[in-house]
Amino acid sequence: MKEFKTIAIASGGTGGHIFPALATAENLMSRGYKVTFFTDLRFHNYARHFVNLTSNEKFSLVVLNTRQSKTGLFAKIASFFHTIKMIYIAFNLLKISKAKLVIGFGSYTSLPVVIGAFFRLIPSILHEQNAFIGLANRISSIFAKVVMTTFPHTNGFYRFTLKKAVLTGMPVRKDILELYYENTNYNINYNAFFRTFDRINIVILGGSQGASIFSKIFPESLKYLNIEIIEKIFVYHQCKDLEVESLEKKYRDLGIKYHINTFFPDAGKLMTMAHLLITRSGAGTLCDLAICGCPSLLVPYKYAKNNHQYLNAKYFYENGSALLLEENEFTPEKVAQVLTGLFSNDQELLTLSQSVKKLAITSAHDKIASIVQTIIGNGNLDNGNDNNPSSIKTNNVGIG
Ligand SMILES: CC(=O)N[C@H]1[C@@H](OP(=O)(O)OP(=O)(O)OC[C@H]2O[C@@H](n3ccc(=O)[nH]c3=O)[C@H](O)[C@@H]2O)O[C@H](CO)[C@@H](O)[C@@H]1O
Repeated sequence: MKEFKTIAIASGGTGGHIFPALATAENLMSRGYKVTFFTDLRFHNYARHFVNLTSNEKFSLVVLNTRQSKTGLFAKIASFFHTIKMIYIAFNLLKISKAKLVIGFGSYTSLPVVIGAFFRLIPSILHEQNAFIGLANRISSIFAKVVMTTFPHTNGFYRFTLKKAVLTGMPVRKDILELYYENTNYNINYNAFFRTFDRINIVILGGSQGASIFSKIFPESLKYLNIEIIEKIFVYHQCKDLEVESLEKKYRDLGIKYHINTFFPDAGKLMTMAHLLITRSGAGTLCDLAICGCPSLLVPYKYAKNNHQYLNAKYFYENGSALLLEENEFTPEKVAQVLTGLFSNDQELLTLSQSVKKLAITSAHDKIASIVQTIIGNGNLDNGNDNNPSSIKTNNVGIG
């Protein structure tokens, strides 16, 4: 009987890590690999996304009891010893799973698995979602063979790990990738869609957790809009659990048609039919919207580590592919001004849509699979070889 090779995927339990890691797991399984998926207890928030996988015999789940380091000397010392313990546990579990390769997606859960793999002499590769490498991936990059990046310019690398960077793009979910090909095949008439506003679909997404700033400011901004625009607006608003009731009331009082959810499972469909998406600039959301050709107003989360959300958004903004407002500029008056401008202009949304589609990388799964195959098949990845996937170099990677 054919023995499938096992890949261990290690991902933190937040949406930003889980979604690309799961998409990669599904893709590698469709190519004949087995996957052992290491994550942490936070994965429970995304349990429904695991349902199809857990019944698949090629998939096994390992939940590590990893913890984020807290501030304070004693907490840091305790956290250091806890990480050592997690490395030891990962070291043993990697043996049981017979993993041939580890793919780390970042966070304090990915790090012990990558280090455990290093001691077990199992090669590892990383995927960095943001335009500034996260701390766990930064440290892991010392042990990894390749760091796959989402953005052509990723800041914060150690100088000596820079040569490991390879641009693959983001492994997005299958249902969103399928929309890309459907939209291309059906040749949707974007020209008419973005120029005739019988109905205006505005989608608001706050990343995997929702964002309070949108629930507070956006309804206020509607008060400044002209009635002709107001009557056409339909809002799809993702918000936090606790905000649902008050948000419903705000839209009802304003006479706005709305659909509110704490998580829209079909975000790709919403992005395809949105005239405008107002969103945080988490890497996952940005890559999804690029694939869907969705015009967007980006509001980076200002407390994101190393301001990575701003750097993510800046790449889109500087390519003329999105509008950008920082949190202090995101006022009701300013938002109303932006909306009025967009919906009175018959060209800008179309231009944004066409331009953002050019940033979409749809080949991430192929590139990742090719790197995996090269490492498992040939043992070692040689950066200088033209036939080697690592020759898909990032054209411009910054150093922190
Ligand atoms: C606050 C914070 O630090 N967030 C980080 C977290 O993002 P976070 O987990 O918030 O968000 P991302 O934007 O990366 O991913 C969210 C994913 O959920 C999907 N979605 C969202 C809402 C919804 O209703 N339905 C739905 O399907 C989006 O399409 C996307 O695929 O990890 C990302 C990747 O490391 C980082 O870039 C973000 O900065």
